[in-house]
Amino acid sequence: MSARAPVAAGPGVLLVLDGWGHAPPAEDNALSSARTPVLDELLATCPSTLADASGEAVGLLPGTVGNSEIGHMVIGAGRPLPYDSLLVQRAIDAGTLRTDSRLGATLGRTAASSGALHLIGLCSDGQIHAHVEHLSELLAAAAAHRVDRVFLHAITDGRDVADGTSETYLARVAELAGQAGAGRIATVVGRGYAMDKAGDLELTEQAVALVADGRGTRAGSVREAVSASARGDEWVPPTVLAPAGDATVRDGDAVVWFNFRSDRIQQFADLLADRLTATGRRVDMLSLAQYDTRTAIPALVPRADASGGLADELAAAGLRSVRIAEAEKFEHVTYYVNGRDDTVRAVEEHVRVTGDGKPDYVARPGMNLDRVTRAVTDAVARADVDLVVANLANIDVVGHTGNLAATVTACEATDTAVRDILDAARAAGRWVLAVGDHGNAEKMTKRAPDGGTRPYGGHTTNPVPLVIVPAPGGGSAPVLPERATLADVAPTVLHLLGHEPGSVMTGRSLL
Ligand SMILES: O=C(O)[C@@H](CO)OP(=O)(O)O
Ligand SMILES: [Mn+2]
Ligand SMILES: [Mn+2]
Repeated sequence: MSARAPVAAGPGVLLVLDGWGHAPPAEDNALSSARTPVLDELLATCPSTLADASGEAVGLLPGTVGNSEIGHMVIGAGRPLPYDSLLVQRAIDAGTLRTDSRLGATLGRTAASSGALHLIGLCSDGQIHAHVEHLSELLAAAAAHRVDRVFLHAITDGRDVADGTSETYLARVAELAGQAGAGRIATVVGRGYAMDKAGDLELTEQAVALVADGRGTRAGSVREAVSASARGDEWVPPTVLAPAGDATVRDGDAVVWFNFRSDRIQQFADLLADRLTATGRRVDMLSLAQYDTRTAIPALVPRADASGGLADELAAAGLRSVRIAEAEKFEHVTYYVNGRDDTVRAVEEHVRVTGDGKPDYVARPGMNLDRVTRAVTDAVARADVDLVVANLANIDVVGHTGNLAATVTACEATDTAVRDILDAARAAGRWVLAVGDHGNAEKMTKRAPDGGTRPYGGHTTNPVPLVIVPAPGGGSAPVLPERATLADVAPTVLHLLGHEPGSVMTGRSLL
C-alpha cells in the first residue's frame, strides 16, 4: 500500500472550471488579461500544480486538444481512458475499419439495390467531434463495394478550428473523394444548425430537411455556400450544392455518421431517423463510434469501459454527492464523470441549472453563473452532503465565441463566483479542489491553414491548474507534485474524503 500523507478527512467540493488552461501571460490570453484576484491568490498561496489534460495523458492521440467529455470522464474514472477518436484511429491503423463486416454488409446491400450512401459529419481536423481524414476509410470501403452514388453531407466547423477555414476543409473532402474514386459533396450546413445541443429542434429540423429532402438554399460551389454565412463557418445556412444532383435520402439508401463524439450529433441522428421512418423510408444507419441516441445506431467502433470510477466508489462508501452545472455542462458533471453511465445512484443528486431565454454568450458572458453559484453554496451548506461536484461553464463556453473581451468578462465573473464558493466552503468546514478540464481561454488566437492568425475559440493542449484549498484547521498545507494529470483528481478527492482510490484507478493521490 502506498504511503499516504495524513490529511484531515472530511467533506469537500470538486470544482471544475471549464476551459481553465494555463499559459504564460499574453495579449491573447483571456485569463491573464482578466482581473482575477481570487484565482491569483489561490494559485499564489494554496497547494497547486499543473495537470495534463490533453493527448496521451487522458487517452487521446498525442498532441490532441482536450475536451469536456474526455476531461470529465478521466476526472471521474481516475485513469486515462482510450477515447473514441483514439479507438477509431487504432481501427484505421489496424485496417479493420474499412474491412468492418457490418460496414461491408451495409454497403453490399446498398450497392445491390442501387441505393446511395450518405456520409454525414463535421468536416475539420479539430478532433473534438470528428476528423475529416476518417472519411478516407469510409470512402475506400464504399468504392470497394462499388457503391456508385456516395453523397457527402458536410457540416462546417469554425469552432474547434479557426473560423473562415471551412472552404479549405471542404477542398480536402473533395480531394479525399477524388483519391477514393467515390463521393461528392451534396449539401453543406454549419454546425450551429446540425450540431445544436441546446434542444433547439427548429435548427436541427433544418439540417434534417436539407439531408433527407434536399430542402435548402442552392449554390453552385462550396465557396458560394460558405460565403453566404453572415456569422462564420458555424452558421453556414443549409445549402444544396446543385452540381451534385438529387441527393435526397431514398428507401434502401444507407447513412453513415462520421462524427466520433455523440453529444452534438445525436439530436440530428434521432430527428433524421424519425423523419425517414415517418415517410416510410427504410435506411440502414451506422455511426463511426457509439452514440447516445434514442434509437440505437450500430457503431463501427465500440467505446471503452469507463466504470469503477468516483461515482461507484462514492456509492460503495455511502458518500452523498450533489452534482451541479448549467445546461451546457450538466451531463459532464453527471453522465461523463460517472463513466458514461446515466444511472443516478441512491447517494447522488443532480441539479441542472436553467436560465431564461436563448443564450447569447457575447451579450451575457455571465450566463447563469449566479444561479449555479447559489445552487453550489446551498449544497455546500448541507451537512448531509459529503461532496459537491460543480462545473462553472463560462470560461469555456464564452471562450468558444472567440471574442476576447467577452471571455475576459467571463473569467472575471468566474473569479467572483469562486470567491463566493470558497467563502461558503470555509464556513462549512470543507476543502475545495479546483481544476480545469482542458485549456481554452488562455489562448484566443490560432494560426490558420493559410498561415494567418485568427481569433480562436477552441480548446488547447495546455495543462490546467489544479489547486487544493485545505479545510479550515485541516493541518499544514501539503506540497503537491510538480506535475499531475486529470487521472489524479478522483484518487485525490477520495483521499481528501478519507478513502482509498478505486481498484481500477491508475491515477495517484496528490497528497
Ligand atoms: O462545445 C463543444 O461541443 C466542444 C467544442 O466543440 O466543447 P466541449 O468539449 O467543451 O463541450
Ligand atoms: Mn470543458
Ligand atoms: Mn469547450
